[in-house]
Amino acid sequence: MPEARGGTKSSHWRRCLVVITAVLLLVVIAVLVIVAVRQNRPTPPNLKFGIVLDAGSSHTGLFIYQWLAEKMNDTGVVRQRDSCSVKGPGISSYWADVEQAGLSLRDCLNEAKRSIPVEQHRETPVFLGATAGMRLLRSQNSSQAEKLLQAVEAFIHSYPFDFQGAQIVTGADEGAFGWITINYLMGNFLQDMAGPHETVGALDLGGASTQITFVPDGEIESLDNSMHFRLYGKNYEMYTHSYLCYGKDQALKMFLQKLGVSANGTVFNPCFNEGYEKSINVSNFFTSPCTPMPPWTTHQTLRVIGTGNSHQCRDHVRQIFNQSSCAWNQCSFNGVYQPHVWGKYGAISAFYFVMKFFNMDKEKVSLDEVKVAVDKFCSTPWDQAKNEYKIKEKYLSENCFSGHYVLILLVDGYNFTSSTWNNIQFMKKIGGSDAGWTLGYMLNRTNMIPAELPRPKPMSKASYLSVMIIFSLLSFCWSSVCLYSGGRFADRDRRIWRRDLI
Ligand SMILES: O=c1[nH]cnc2c1ncn2[C@@H]1O[C@H](COP(=O)(O)OP(=O)(O)O)[C@@H](O)[C@H]1O
Ligand SMILES: [Ca+2]
Repeated sequence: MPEARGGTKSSHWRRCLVVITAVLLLVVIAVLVIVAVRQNRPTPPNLKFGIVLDAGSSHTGLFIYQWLAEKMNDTGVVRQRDSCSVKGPGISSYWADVEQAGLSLRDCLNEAKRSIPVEQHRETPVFLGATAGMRLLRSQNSSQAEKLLQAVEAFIHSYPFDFQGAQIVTGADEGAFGWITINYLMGNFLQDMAGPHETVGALDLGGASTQITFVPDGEIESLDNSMHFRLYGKNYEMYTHSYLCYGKDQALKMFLQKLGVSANGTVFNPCFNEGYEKSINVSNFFTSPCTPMPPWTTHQTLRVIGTGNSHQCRDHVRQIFNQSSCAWNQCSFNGVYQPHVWGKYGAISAFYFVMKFFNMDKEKVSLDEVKVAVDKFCSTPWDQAKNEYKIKEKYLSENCFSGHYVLILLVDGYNFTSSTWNNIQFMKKIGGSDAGWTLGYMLNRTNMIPAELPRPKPMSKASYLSVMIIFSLLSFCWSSVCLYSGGRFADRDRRIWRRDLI
């Protein structure tokens, strides 16, 4: 009988132990859940901002970027927060009245002030990069270009931001930073990608220059066209070239210059729709170094009349590309070295605008389909085209030329073919951020792309604590189970031993 009482007592205590352990377990789990919820409560993010002004030849755009301070060196964390299109022409057009160049930026800078929290203004870097319009102005009149940049700088300095100065970006940098932007936004620098060949090339068509940048599949023969980058622990040998004067606005002028003019000052233009007419003032029109005054300037005003003939248009556009000599193994045009194009490409800026107009910016559209669409538009009478498309008259009137120009530049110039055409993706944005050189430029100026992969961060305090508690808890449970089963075995053994004794 006493033994039976002892057995009841010990099983009672065992039950008590199990209940206490269960309660303790519940309490610890509840504490853990509370800690986890508190730790993960959204705290105000430590957002940083940066502004880049893209002072292009035709217009200026302002881009605001944002990122989390603690993640600044990680891949793919900088995103576009906002953008603003400056009213009026590009800053180089204000060469005769430089103060106006700065003032033209006022509305967009004010918008940037509203978009970024006031307490962040002082530490927000602002960069202004000017491209081909300013390169051309500098080549014509360097002191005027300098004055213009100084006036723009003085104006931006009146804002509460951390202004880093206005610079004329080189053609090579414009190409390289466009390439960095596209690959950064596409996440191509991530470590798990197969290798440097997984990057996409960048094709940028501006108003005054155009850039081609890619990682070729062999050696780069010309040092002038080669750029080396080490990004996130990988080396990239890039080919890049910027063709000054081959942006679509300057190319149109070079093309017009090559057309013949009749005795009464009429120019028949096969790249304008039939029925379209416009007058041009010769001394205002042929002002850039790309188009020195043509020999037939006995006329002050020219009457340009569209004839909408694709065949003739193509022939004339081809004349601005010199294919006659190449001192390298392979060239694009004008004797410029270019390795053969391969892999995928992102075509941005005016490449996109032009293809979008023809509705040819979709994937899997063939080169022939694009040619058909361009020809069809060119043969549309001007009045009909105006009724059909409600876009800016300047763009509409130039689109027959622009369509042919894009085709000839990519096919005859860069040597894309029917089979490589589909490797080009015409794009404006990647995941909400504009695809242009500005983001790559800011990442570079703020050292936000490290040469080596950032080392994995140590565990946060909260995670460390949670892991410690979970492991202690598991050990505790494990030992309890062991003790409990140990006790049961010992009881059983004692019972067997006693029975044996009896
Ligand atoms: O909506 C559009 N439709 C067609 N072309 C456009 C549109 N917006 C901008 N563009 C063209 O894109 C080009 C942009 O060139 P940008 O001003 O960047 O010159 P840059 O890069 O040579 O300095 C210009 O030729 C401009 O006319
Ligand atoms: Ca541009």
